Amino acid sequence: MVLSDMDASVRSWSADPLAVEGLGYSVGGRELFAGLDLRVPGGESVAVLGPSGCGKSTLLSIVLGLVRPSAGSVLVGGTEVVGLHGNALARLRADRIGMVFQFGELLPELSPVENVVLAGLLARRDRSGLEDRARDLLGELGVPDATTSATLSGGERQRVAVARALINEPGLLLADEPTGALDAAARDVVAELLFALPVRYGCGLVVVTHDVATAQRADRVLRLDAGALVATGDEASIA
Ligand SMILES: Nc1ncnc2c1ncn2[C@@H]1O[C@H](COP(=O)(O)OP(=O)(O)OP(=O)(O)O)[C@@H](O)[C@H]1O
Repeated sequence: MVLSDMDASVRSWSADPLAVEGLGYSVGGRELFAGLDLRVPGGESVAVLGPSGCGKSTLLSIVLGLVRPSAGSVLVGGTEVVGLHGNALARLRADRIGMVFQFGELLPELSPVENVVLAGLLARRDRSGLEDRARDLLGELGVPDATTSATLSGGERQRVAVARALINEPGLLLADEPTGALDAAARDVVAELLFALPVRYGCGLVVVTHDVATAQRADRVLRLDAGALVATGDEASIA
């Protein structure tokens, strides 16, 4: 390896999972983001709170490269997402970002293992060892073996969704209302597991949610307010 290549690989390895700077975006004549900044180092979790319609999901869509902002920069693991298209964008998403949605969004006719393996295959991971890795992850996350995913409880489905998000060893995990469809007991189990991931796997985690109890498990709780993210210090101010 020549020295310049080595420098580049060290730089890319050491970059933060997420660095958003000066984000601007308006939709339907409404300014959702006005100079929004967000930096998430590896091993750290951030919760983004805010009322319905304030732009939480849109923020994640911009990080995923699905929505293009009018201003600002979005670096995922040191790579600029804004302006990335086609295969390059798909590859960055598959390799570096894991996503957990509100309802798990599994293919119900597939088993938990198959759902997780599929995410690895779509990212063109080496097939050998993929199934073992999926089984290991599901075991670590406490998901029971099942022939299809349709028989799993809501909490179990979300744990499969977490395993699927982790199979490609992403630097950045994004979760959109991951506990929104769960009852209180399942919510606590999933939230505890989710917020333990940055320490366990060294990734950065961004969770957007309405739920203050879930948000409070994060290392940092931010509120989306007037187009920017502001720190929320204590329980009284975020309730
Ligand atoms: N493609 C679009 N066209 C028009 N308006 C849009 C579009 N996408 C989002 N919006 C609007 O942008 C605003 C932010 O939506 P977003 O889904 O990001 O909010 P949210 O904070 O995630 O809300 P919730 O908590 O209810 O999911 C909403 O007012 C929504 O109607």
